[in-house]
Amino acid sequence: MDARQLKIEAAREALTHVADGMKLGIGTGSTAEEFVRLLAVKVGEGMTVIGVPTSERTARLCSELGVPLSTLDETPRLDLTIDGADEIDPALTLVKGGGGALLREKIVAAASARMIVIADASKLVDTLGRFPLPIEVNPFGLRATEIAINEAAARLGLDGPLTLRMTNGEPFVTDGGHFIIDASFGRIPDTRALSDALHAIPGVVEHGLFLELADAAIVADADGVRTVRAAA
Ligand SMILES: O=C(CO)[C@H](O)[C@H](O)COP(=O)(O)O
Repeated sequence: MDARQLKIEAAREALTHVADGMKLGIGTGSTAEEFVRLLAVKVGEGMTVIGVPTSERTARLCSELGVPLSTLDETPRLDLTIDGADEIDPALTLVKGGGGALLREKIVAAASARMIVIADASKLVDTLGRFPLPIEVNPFGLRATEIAINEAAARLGLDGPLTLRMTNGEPFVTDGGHFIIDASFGRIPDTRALSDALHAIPGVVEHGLFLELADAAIVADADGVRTVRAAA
């Protein structure tokens, strides 16, 4: 099974958790897009759902495929969010933001009664940090914010290059008008401490550590699809 097929299988299993009438948060990225394609088929067959997209990119795909959309202002409480992830640890703490949508993804997940993550098994790790941690920052005072991030990380014994995410020779700009710094800290043993430290920096808008938001992860590999719940 190729990588795309694994994403489709995880998305197909996630669809079994979607009931008629649900208000759904809809994630961003290649795996979430497979979910949108399968959801659109169900909608075409008569399923009634309303989706709140986590990015302009997802909103465009939903619109093209006929998935009815709302905004979080119109629909502030959601039943379920389905989204991808860049890394998933045994506690279901996530690294997200590889697609640059982490702020809206976190707001939508926090507004949802449940969050299910869909991924291929390569996203499972024992300790987060192999994937650089995306940190969404205000463009104002970028250098000062970088220094503050380095200092906060050093206090936690973390070190590693910070890279401003670029696209076509320009800084990548998120849907919220912010920049992304990808922080290659390596292993992050204390995700709560890093989360708190980053939140204390004024120029940091949000970061890609998702703590206590995911209820389950649906993970696909060559042997099939399994549902992972947080280790006690
Ligand atoms: O966090 C995300 C976007 O901000 C994505 O969910 C994450 O990057 C996973 O993407 P993919 O399914 O393409 O591997």
